[in-house]
Amino acid sequence: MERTLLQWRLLPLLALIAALLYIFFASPRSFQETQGNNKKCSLLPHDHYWISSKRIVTPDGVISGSVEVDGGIIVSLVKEVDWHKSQRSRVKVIDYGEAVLMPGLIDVHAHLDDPGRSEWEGFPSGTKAAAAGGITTLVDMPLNSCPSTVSPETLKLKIEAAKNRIHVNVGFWGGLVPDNALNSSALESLLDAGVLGLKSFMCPSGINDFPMTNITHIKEGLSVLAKYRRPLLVHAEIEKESEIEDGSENDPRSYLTYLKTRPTSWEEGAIRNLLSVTENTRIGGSAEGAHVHIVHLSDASSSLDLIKEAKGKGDSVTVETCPHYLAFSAEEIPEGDTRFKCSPPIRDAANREKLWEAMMKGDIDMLSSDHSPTKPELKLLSDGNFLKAWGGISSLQFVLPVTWSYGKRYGVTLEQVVSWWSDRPSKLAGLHSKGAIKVGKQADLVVWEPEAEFEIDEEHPIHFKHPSISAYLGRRLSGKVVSTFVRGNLVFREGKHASDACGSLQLAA
Ligand SMILES: NC(=O)NC(NC(N)=O)C(=O)[O-]
Ligand SMILES: [Zn+2]
Ligand SMILES: [Zn+2]
Repeated sequence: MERTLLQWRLLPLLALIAALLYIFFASPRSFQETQGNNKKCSLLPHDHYWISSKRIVTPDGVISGSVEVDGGIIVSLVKEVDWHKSQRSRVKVIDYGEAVLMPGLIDVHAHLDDPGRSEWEGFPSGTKAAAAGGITTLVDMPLNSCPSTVSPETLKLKIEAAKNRIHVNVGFWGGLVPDNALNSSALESLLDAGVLGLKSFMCPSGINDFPMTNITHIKEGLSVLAKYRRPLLVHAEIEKESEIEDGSENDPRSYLTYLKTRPTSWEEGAIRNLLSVTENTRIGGSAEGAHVHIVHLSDASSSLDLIKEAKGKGDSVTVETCPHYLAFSAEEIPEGDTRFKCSPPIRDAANREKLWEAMMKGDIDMLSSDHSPTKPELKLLSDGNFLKAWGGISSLQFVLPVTWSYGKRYGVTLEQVVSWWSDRPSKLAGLHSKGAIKVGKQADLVVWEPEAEFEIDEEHPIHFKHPSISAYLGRRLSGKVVSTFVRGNLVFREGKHASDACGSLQLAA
């Protein structure tokens, strides 16, 4: 009798436990279902939560506090002093302690080579590497995929290839090539299809269906871009006489031989030529609204002086450099080590110093990876012939720790890292809902430990397709990415990716 009474009394308690268990285990599934077809987009079971950190990098400085994320959006930001105990107990909190919370990186210059050359990289491996490196948005270059992205039809192929295969957000640059440059309706249809801007080369690109443009093409392109208020990105090198004819008299395994084939005068000449048309981008000019962005600057001398002068006159011009120009110098590149070949080339240590100076002064606006991989055979690693090997550095996963590790001795701050990698790139690409930890922005975030050191050795998991061609192998870096959030989805945590690829396409409206 006693026993049955006890059983009856326990029944409501058991029901309550069952209900709690149901809520705990069933709600994650229903959340994932709202993401479409039972997808596992996030390593978190909920889409409304708080992230706490002692070092949150906001536009108003570094604060200790919490960021509230709901439905992929930052909905509130609370300083630790205003964060009440009662709140803390009611909500789901991920507390990262001393680790830094900042906006995810936006890489405006990456070659993902998909479709058509996915044996070089591809959307899945490239965007997994990005997620592991704290990059939440990539803007894919229009060349090295096959075909190049130069028309609405070829953009459509990109969009198809990216569907359900991207782990971070991906946007696209379109190509400005001789075929479309003088045809405004062709350019308009490419821009209408959603490319975030255009890209052109002032020297041969190495890709047959991506020929170089001359200054008339560029001028015409800018007048169309003005209407759309989108940028033109330019690979600014122009073929001039080299210090040596073709290097054939010199040792092709020596990096200095390669360096001499692409002297600073190539960059300077292209930039001088390019800046002869950028006055049109000034307020009141015929191409007001258009913008010129010089990609991967290597020469920190005359080329940079010209850019500074143009900015001073009011031309709408910005410039990026890449971590490899800030980390390496020509003197230290080993004989035959073609992993370091890129164009423009990595120059001497004195130039690297000047690049850092320009970064710290703000004369260089931002950074990008220029991750430009290929299949290992084309790097000719056993030959070591710098003149014949494919040019391009593989770096995607490591740009944040590289920036931090090599920048430390110059006193780089967390705010500068955000400016170079998130704020400025978001503005260049017109991604105005990204690039800052601010109420209303998308929850594209990275959590990382600047002080944690690691070595890129055989054990280190590298997610881009061909780790063996990365120039960073063997380096010891500081700055370990802990977690990456893309639109509120925890896509990467402690070496593990969410199983489904739920990044979204960033098409210009
Ligand atoms: N076809 C390329 O990918 N070229 C790239 N190659 C480099 N940077 O060496 C580039 O961005 O110019
Ligand atoms: Zn380039
Ligand atoms: Zn590139």
